[in-house]
Amino acid sequence: AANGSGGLRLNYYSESCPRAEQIVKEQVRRLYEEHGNTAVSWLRALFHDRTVKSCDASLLLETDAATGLVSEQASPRSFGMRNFKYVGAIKSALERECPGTVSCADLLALAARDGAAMLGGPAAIPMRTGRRDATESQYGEVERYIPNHNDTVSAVLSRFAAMGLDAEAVVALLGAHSVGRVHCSNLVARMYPAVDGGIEPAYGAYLRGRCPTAEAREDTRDVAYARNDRATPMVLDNMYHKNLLKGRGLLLVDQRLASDPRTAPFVKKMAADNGYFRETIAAALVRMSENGPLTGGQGEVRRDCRFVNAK
Ligand code: HEM
Ligand SMILES: [Ca+2]
Ligand SMILES: [Ca+2]
Repeated sequence: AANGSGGLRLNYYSESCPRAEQIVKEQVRRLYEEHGNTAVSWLRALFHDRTVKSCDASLLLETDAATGLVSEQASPRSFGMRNFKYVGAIKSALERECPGTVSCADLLALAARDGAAMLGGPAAIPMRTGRRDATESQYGEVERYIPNHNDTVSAVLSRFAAMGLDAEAVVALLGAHSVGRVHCSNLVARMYPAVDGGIEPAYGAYLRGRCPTAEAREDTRDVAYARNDRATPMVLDNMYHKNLLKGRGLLLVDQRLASDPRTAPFVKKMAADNGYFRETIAAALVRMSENGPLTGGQGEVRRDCRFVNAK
């Protein structure tokens, strides 16, 4: 594989922690029942961790004045990310069963898999495990790795190509925008002074209702946001692709997928066939989740996903 997933395998913990995958699933389900959007967060967190250099849980490290580490969560690209505080609940359950055994990087892969299933997306995605955790943050590199919401399709495709993901996979993965929300600060440029001509007029009116002023603070305490998908906001389905065909793409990058000749055929095909969308996103999530893993003696298994282990 272009992204060298050597060292990962199915059920890596079958002997060292046989209940590991079951424990993650139980916790993801429990959290989903308490706060449905935790499942949404695991999907976005998977993207933001895996894309930034390696599938190594670098994203989960918190800023630490003692070591000078600055968290990737502090990057402008992480704007709007939420529910990190619940990672600890999953990790604690794993630590109680098998201390120091299951990496935070695998926790995130499994949580995203189970989150997708909770949201009615593909079920039982075969996630390989055996990743190790980073001991460094890539804070300074996040903007180089994660595309911006108004990037060109070319820029986006080349970012994903670096992980071995082609145009078809990208159109499937952005289908994750079939759940969750976008804050007005990422939208107002498409609505003011005039609504972008690519937006369906009725949808433009809805968006202006959600974001009534041209000014939107880049602050998540700013409660103004729009749902990615008004029809099935908590279901990971092909409504995203159907919406794109109707001019209801939320981010500029979303809408561009529907008109670029490299991506448009896949948008149409996924809009018409939810089964095809599910198969394609399942395979793409596996591939994305295996980007440049640390294995064997590399990195460590963090005991607390927020901090590098004490020496
Ligand atoms: C070109 C690539 C991408 C860009 C530019 C992008 C950008 C964004 C932006 C700007 C937001 C809204 C943040 C906010 O205002 O709160 C968002 C939300 C989200 N993104 Fe992406 N994204 C991309 C790809 C992906 C991928 C590959 C996934 C997962 C497979 C993903 C999953 C999500 C999810 C689930 C949300 C909703 C989060 C929530 O409601 O808490 N995105 N994305
Ligand atoms: Ca990473
Ligand atoms: Ca949906």
